[in-house]
Amino acid sequence: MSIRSVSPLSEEVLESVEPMDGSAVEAALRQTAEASHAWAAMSLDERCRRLGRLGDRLRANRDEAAECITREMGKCLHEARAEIEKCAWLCDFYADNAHRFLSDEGISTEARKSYIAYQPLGTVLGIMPWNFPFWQVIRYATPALTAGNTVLLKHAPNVPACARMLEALFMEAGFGDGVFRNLFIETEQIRPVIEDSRVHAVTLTGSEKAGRIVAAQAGAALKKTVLELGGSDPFIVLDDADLGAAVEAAVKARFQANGQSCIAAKRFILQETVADRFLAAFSEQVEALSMGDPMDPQVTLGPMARRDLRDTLHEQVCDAIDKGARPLLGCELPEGRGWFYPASILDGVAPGMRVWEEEVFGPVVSVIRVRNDQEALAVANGSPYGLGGSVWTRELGRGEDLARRLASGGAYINTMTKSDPRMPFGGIKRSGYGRELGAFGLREFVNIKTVWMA
Ligand SMILES: O=CCCC(=O)O
Repeated sequence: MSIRSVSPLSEEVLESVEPMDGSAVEAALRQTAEASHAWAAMSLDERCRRLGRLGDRLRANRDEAAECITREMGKCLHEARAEIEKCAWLCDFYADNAHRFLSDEGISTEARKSYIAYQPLGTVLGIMPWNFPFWQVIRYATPALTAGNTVLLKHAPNVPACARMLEALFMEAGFGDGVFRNLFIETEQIRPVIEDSRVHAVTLTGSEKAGRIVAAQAGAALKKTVLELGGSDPFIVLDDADLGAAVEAAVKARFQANGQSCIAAKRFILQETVADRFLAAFSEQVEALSMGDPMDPQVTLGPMARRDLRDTLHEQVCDAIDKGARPLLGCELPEGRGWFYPASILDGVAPGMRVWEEEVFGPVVSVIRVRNDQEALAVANGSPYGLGGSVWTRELGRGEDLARRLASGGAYINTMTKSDPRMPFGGIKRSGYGRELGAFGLREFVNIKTVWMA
């Protein structure tokens, strides 16, 4: 039984779900395919109205949804509430702007009439992770649905209650049977779904390993994919940075979702002339984080989502210390119940250490000291990942120059890396390809059709 939610706090099984058998999967595929005709034929106005209603339903159910998130994956309740509010914002954004992004676009040619039409592909399968169990789903599903596709969701096995609640909210908002449909299936059941002719495209947010497998399977079936994978985002602090602002953002950028975000700041690249001052102020704030029950409003660091993830994190930390990194804070496995890992800082991180080469998915900061901008850029771009990155400096031209040269899908100056419904989101290199959010996200799963009238 691999579809199981286990409390990261108590380590008790919250729920086990029997995976769907072949005939249940077939019924879901059939229902989604049947629903796609009426859904695609519905006017965009009507689809947008339902999207607006989904935003309202999310707001009305914010606290219940947030508790569901916190219970299943352990992020602090106030962060889970913010996640739901951001989902509602995304619904509003597409409800208000989809017309602009999906209207026919006239192109001037020698034709009597020539234009681009954006039409749905059919059904989009989403394979989604547990770290933002509502946001990641809303982020792929709402643009796909707004464009007239139907959607299947294979959610992470540790968040089944979140998956069920999402499906219920879509139904309440009027999306209708089969328009948004959960598939409670195990990993080995995904391939035939990808290959099924009633599935037209696949989007995955998850690990690099999962991305490679899904991309290969979808590629063999000639299906389009969007992949949003891991990251090892740099957080570059230059010698003229506003250290107060940088420190405050750094704490949130590394420790939100208990350090389990693809766009968390993972490598702190500090210009050596300010490194000690930054670290003194930063360590003080990191030490003040309060670890405990994520439902408790006073708590700012909850447990990690799974034991195996905590084990991997600690192995990465031990490897770094063995190879010469200096533990400034934390770095020790706590005893007792719950998959807690203390807020940790490793100074002197260097090539050859796992924390340098790999994604570090938990509350651990890697510090790398550099002499100048050039060196900062070389270290930042030395990663196999390329999701986001931020640069801190009072000289905006200097910051923008560095930001533009970051090998990443997003670059932020004097603010942390964050996703925003209005701006495209995605990565390059081993962080994946394709974009979510904004106009680009809405047009990922459409047939960009040329219409030419001679
Ligand atoms: O884990 C990925 C990033 C989630 C977000 O969009 O903030």
